[in-house]
Amino acid sequence: MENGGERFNWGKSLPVPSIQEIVKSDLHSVPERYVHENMDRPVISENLADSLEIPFIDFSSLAKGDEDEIKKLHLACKDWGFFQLINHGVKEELLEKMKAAASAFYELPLDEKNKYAKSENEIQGYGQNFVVSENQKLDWSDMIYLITVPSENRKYKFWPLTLPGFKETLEEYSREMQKVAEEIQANFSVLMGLERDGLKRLQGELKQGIRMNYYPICARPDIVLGISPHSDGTSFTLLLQDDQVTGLQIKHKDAWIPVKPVPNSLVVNVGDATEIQSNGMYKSIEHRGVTNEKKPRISIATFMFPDDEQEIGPLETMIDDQNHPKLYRNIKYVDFVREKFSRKMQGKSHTEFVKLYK
Ligand SMILES: O=C(O)CCC(=O)C(=O)O
Ligand SMILES: [Fe+2]
Repeated sequence: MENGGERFNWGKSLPVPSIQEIVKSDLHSVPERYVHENMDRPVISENLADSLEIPFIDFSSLAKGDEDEIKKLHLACKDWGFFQLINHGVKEELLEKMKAAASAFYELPLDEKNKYAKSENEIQGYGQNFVVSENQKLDWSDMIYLITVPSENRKYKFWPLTLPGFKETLEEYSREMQKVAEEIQANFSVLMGLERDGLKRLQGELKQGIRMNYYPICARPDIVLGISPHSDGTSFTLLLQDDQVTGLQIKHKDAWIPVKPVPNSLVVNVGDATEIQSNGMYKSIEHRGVTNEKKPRISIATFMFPDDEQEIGPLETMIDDQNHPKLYRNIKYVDFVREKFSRKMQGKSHTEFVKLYK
C-alpha cells in the first residue's frame, strides 16, 4: 500500500487546547477562536424545528425481513437520511456502560488524558480533527477517536487502558455495533438492488471507528457550535447520545431540526459512501451539534466504512443512462477520506470533487 503501507493513514490536524479545560478554569469565558461568524451561528429556524421528528425504524422487524419496515427504511433514508433505530437488541446495560466509560475518560485529569493525545499527523487519539489552519474557528468539543475494526489495526497506545473496564466495554460495544451494522448493510444492499450479502461481497467486512465527543457547557451557546455542520464520510454512522441533553441538529428542507434523544435508541445516518453508491438516491445529510449553559453532553459515534483500498462508486444497479445517469465518479475510499480530513468541516464541501455534474 502507498504511504508507508499503513492503513487509516488519513491525514493530520493541528493541535488545539481542550475546551473542557478552558471551561473548567473559567465558566464564563468564550475565547475568540470559538466565536463563529454571524451567518454560522446556531439560530434555529422557528417554523419546523419543534414539530418534526426523524422517522423510527424497528430493527427487529428488519431482521425478520418485514417488507413494510424495509419500505419505511427506504423512505427514511431517502427523505431524511437520518432515523432512530429502536429494538436493536443491544442491551441497555451495555449502552449505559459505554456512556459511563466515555464519561470516566473525560473525568480523568488533563495530564492523564494527554497520555492518549493524538499527534499532529494522526487522526486517532484524544484531541480534535479537521483543524487545518490557525485562523479557523474551533468547535466547542473535545473528542477521542479510535479505530476498532479490524482489530489488528487498533492502536492501543491511544486507548485509556488504565481506566478500569474501558477496554472490555469498548470491545463489547464495538462487537455489538458491528452486528447491528451488518443487518443495516444487508438491508441497504437489498434497497440498492443487490442480494442481502451484495455490499459485503463487493466491499468485504465493514470497518469501524468510534468517536467519543464531549461538549462542555457554554455561557454563550448562541455564538458557538459544538460541532460544525458536516456530513459523515462513512457508509453510515450509529450514534449513541445522552438521554438528557439535546444537542444534535440535522438539516431538513433547509431548516435545522433538533434530534430529541430517545432512550435506548441509536440515531443512524446515511454517510457519503452510501450517497455515492446509491447514485444519490440516499443523501448524507448535514448535521451539527449545539451546546447549552446547563449540562455537558457526551455522544458516541460509531462510524462504519469500507476498506481504504476499496473503490467506491455508484452501483451498476443504481445507474440507468436514460433516467438515472451516473452522478459521481468512482474513487478509492482512502482518497475520498483524505480529502475530507484535509479540510475544515464545512457542510458537504468535501464531496464536491466526486460529483460529475455541479
Ligand atoms: O454529537 C453529536 O450528536 C453528533 C456527532 C457527530 O456528528 C460526529 O461525531 O460526526
Ligand atoms: Fe457527524
